[in-house]
Amino acid sequence: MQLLVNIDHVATLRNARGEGYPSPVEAAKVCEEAGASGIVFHLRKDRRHIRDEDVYALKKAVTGTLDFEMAATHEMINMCLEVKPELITLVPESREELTTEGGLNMSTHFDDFEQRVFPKVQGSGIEISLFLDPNPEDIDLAGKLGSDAIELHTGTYANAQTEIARTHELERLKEGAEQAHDLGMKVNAGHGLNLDNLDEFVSTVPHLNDVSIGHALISTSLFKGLHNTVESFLEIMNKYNH
Ligand SMILES: CC(=O)[C@@H](O)[C@H](O)COP(=O)(O)O
Ligand SMILES: NCC(=O)COP(=O)(O)O
Repeated sequence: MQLLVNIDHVATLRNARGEGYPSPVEAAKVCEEAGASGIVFHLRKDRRHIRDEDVYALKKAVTGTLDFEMAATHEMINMCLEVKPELITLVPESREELTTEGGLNMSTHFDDFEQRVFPKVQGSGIEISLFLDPNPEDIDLAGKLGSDAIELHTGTYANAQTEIARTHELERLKEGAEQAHDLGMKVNAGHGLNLDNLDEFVSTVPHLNDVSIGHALISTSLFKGLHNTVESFLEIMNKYNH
């Protein structure tokens, strides 16, 4: 299990004043120095945080896994083929949302992914992951497409307001991880994970590969420093890395 740090919100802070700081690339370097196995960014259609120039700079600077989160538009697919990150994660995206609100509905996307997206990306050396809720039907369709990985959406777990709801969602995530693993896909996970909910998640859900954490990690780093914060998240994850 590895930690990938999402640095979108370093760019959010930079863009708030239009100055050149803080730099997402500098943040990425600190995260990797502190032990993160790679970096995630989401290049949104509206470029609200990460911008095209960040993508090229991150590709040069990041030494571990670079995970390019994107909507599966023609523009993004062409850009990933040019940049060649290790991994792309396809996510649903709407302009109105504050953040990603759920996983892909695979019955809606299956034909387009099978006919347009996968043939373009497979064979390019880039792994494909699909951001999914732990729904058996969606995971099954990801397996049928031959996806390298899925990323389990942990936001419903992270936002659960009652213990019953949280336990229920953890059980679904656990079953989703088993199903994806049995279908031969890697199991990534992320969204809304923080220092309070990470331990329960990683100790319960099996087969975890990349765990991506952004908003809470960057927020915590305002108080603890980025290097120390990455170490705090890794301390939890490494208890379960044998
Ligand atoms: C896919 C996911 O859960 C998040 O990484 C999200 O896509 C990040 O985007 P924002 O940083 O804009 O919230
Ligand atoms: N893929 C999830 C991610 O990159 C980070 O999500 P969050 O921690 O910012 O919610």
